[in-house]
Amino acid sequence: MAKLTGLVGWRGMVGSVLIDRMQAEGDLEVIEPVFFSTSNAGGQAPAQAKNETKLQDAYDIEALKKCDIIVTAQGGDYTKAVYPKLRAAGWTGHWIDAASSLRMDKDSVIILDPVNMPVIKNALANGGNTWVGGNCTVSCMLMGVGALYKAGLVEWMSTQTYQAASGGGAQHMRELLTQFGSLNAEVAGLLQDPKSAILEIDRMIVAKQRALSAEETANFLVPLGGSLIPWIDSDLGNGVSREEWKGMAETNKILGQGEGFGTAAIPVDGYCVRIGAMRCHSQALTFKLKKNVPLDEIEGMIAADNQWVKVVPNTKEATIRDLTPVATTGTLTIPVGRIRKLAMGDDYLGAFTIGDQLLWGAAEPLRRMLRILVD
Ligand SMILES: NC(=O)C1=CN([C@@H]2O[C@H](COP(=O)(O)OP(=O)(O)OC[C@H]3O[C@@H](n4cnc5c(N)ncnc54)[C@H](OP(=O)(O)O)[C@@H]3O)[C@@H](O)[C@H]2O)C=CC1
Ligand SMILES: N[C@@H](CC(=O)OP(=O)(O)O)C(=O)O
Repeated sequence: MAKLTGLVGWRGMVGSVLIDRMQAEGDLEVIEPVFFSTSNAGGQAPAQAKNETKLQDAYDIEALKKCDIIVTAQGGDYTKAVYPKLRAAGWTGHWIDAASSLRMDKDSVIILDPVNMPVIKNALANGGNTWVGGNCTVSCMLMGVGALYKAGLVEWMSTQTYQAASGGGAQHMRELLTQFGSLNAEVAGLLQDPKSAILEIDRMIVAKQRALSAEETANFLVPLGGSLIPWIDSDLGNGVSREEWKGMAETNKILGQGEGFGTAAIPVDGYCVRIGAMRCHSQALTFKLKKNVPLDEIEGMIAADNQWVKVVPNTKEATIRDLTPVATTGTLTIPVGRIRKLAMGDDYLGAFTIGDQLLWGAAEPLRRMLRILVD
């Protein structure tokens, strides 16, 4: 019998991408979906609903308890409010979650099956039932260069990220575009005149950026259009942002190593930076390899790792065509390019990778975990 699967957060940005992917892959055909809402219980369920035509209350523990599986992209506050109550009420079903709140719990597994299927299978065999999608930057990075970790080649890795507005949520994307619009409007007349002075345009732009209203910077707190913000997520108080901390903590947990696994963690560190892209996170990676491996072997390993990774030749033409957020958005392709040995030595490797943070970074690992459970 098809598993009764509760869907929470399906109308949000991540949830909408998730439902689109589930439809595209026929996932809704192999489950019995029940749609929940935190704000509109009793309202009309979406067209994808089968037998249930009304939305269920996402805070109703009894209703949730009936589900074999719950998939949530509702957010961390919802998880914190509901998950403990549901488990305390004796529910032993499978909880699949996009939010970060449960990620580092000892009983949860960070799911990214093309990278860590053995970890998932091992947890399943041991009764695991809490499955959490990884941080978008970490998931996209491992989809691209997981091969190097699987081969045990990485001594350490440093990341410099270029993260899209969508990581903050839908309002952040709107705010970025509003800022771009305000900036363009400020100098539209001068832009139309090819003889206008660029330094005058530049002066007017920076004056406008500094004068953006509180409304126009309500989400990012400062201008992002035409600028960048080298801090993402909260301040851990030790000079590290929470987004940067996730890099090492989650990479190791996904791979089933480090704290909790009785093995040494691989050091991963760097800077996470918000830039004015829409929904693709990019990152420049520096690896210290454990040994000198020829570049063609490295490229071959990366290319062979999974069906979504695509090695982009390290030429200007291929890079500017295929290794950009614009080229990658809306696809499951994870381009990895700029692969080269660095000046520091033969065992220092550089690479640049990009991923759609709403697909591999959020929705896709969730629906794939659902299929692992129901197929
Ligand atoms: N954004 C991202 O990049 C990532 C987000 N995540 C996780 O996913 C969670 C959800 O993120 P995201 O999808 O961006 O959040 P959204 O704000 O888009 O959606 C969250 C919920 O808000 C409610 N909502 C209220 N007003 C609206 C509206 N106008 N349109 C749509 N939904 C509305 C919906 O709940 P209801 O239908 O019950 O009212 C919806 O499920 C995050 O909190 C995070 O934990 C994980 C990885 C990446
Ligand atoms: N923090 C990420 C998005 C996100 O939701 O991450 P996490 O799932 O780790 O909270 C970003 O802002 O780009």
